[in-house]
Formats: sequence, structure tokens, C-alpha cells
Amino acid sequence: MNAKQAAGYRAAELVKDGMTVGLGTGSTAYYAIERIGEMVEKGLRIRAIATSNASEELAVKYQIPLVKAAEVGHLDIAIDGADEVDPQMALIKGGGGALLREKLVAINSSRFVVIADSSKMVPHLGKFKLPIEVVPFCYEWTLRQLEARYPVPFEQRMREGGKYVTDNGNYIVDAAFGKIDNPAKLNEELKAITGIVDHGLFVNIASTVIVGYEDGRTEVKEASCSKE
Ligand SMILES: O=C[C@H](O)[C@H](O)[C@H](O)COP(=O)(O)O
Repeated sequence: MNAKQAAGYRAAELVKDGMTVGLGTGSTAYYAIERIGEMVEKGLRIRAIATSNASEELAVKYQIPLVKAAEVGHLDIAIDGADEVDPQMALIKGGGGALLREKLVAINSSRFVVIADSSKMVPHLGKFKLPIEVVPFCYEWTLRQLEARYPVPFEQRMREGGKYVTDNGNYIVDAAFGKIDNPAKLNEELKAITGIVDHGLFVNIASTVIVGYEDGRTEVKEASCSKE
């Protein structure tokens, strides 16, 4: 068992009969979805919402019943990966471009469980480039605003054959902050810029972090403060 699998499987144990569940995105969330799928096959009854088209496809493959937001008022639990986790459980997410749906699902869940291999645990956020989701309309103006405000490199995310487009039809700009001294302040500042839909900083949202290690061990950390 590898570190991501250990964290994913440990998180799946938190899913109980009757729960509504948010399914994250990425290579770590994959293992949680896989294990939840096995549990569903053995009779676990849950309803789930996926945070990306890729995770939705995975849920369908594992026959995990999916529902629309209109059908459920709130989620009991959401399980998702992260690109960086700091000691206060602030996160950078969005390496896979799913940050907007992930944040929506996370903040509408009673418990947001982050699963990460130990390499994701960092003393300060920012070495991983911060993904910022931007509307395509007048995109260049939004980028100009960012560049005027922060003296760090910004790079539009590309994919083979052109610009990267999120499941929501937006672009991603990756910002190389290097070290983010005050994630809460940057969170608010970025949210206030017109043209930015959302960004990958998750501050005061994680309830639990499950760290997976290469030897298969896991460590569970609980947040001391409440969610946003
Ligand atoms: O957009 C993608 C998500 O935020 C992922 O959860 C994050 O990038 C971590 O992915 P992985 O588990 O593949 O490292």
C-alpha cells in the first residue's frame, strides 16, 4: 500500500451508512473513491456529489449513487486531496484544476477531510504554484490586475493543443508566490478581484487531515478551529 492509498482508504472508513458524501479529485482522492466503491458494492448506502467530471466518471464506474445539489441540503462529509497543507491546515488545492467545485463541496460539508501523502505537508504554503480560476472574458485585464498587485510570476495553464479550460469553462492562472506569509489575507484579496472566480487557497475549511506514509501508516489531525 502506498502513502496516497493509505490516506484514501483511512478516510473512506469515516463514511457511514446513510451519509451524503463529497468525492474529491486527483490521484489521492482516487483511492478514497475506489474504497468507497468497494463499500457500496458490499451494501453501504450513500449518496454522493463529485467535484469534477473525472471523479464523476469514477463514481459511475464504481456504481456510487450520484445526486444533484438540489436533491441534498448539505453533505455529511467530503474527502479530497491537496497540493500543500500547512501546520494550521490551510491548503493549496487545484493542481488538477478542480478547485472551484472542490471548494463549493468542502464548504457545504459538515466535515471536510483532506487526504495527503506526507510530501504535501509543508511549513509554509506557496512553493506549489497557486491555481487561480479566471473567467475567459477580458482574461488579459484580470491577469494585468494580478501582475500589477503582486510582483510574482503568473502563468496561464496550458494543455496539449491550447489553453487549459476547467470543467466550469474557465481558465487557470498559476501564481508562483514562493512563500505565502498570510494565507487568510491573500484569500480575501484574491476573492475581491473581479474576473477571478476562485482560487486554490482553502483557509479554515479543513476539519481533518489524514496524512499517509509510504509504510502504510496514517496520521489523523483534527482542526482546532471551526470552518469558514
Ligand atoms: O484540482 C485538483 C485537486 O485540488 C487535487 O485534490 C489536488 O491537486 C491534489 O491532487 P493529488 O492527490 O493528485 O496530488
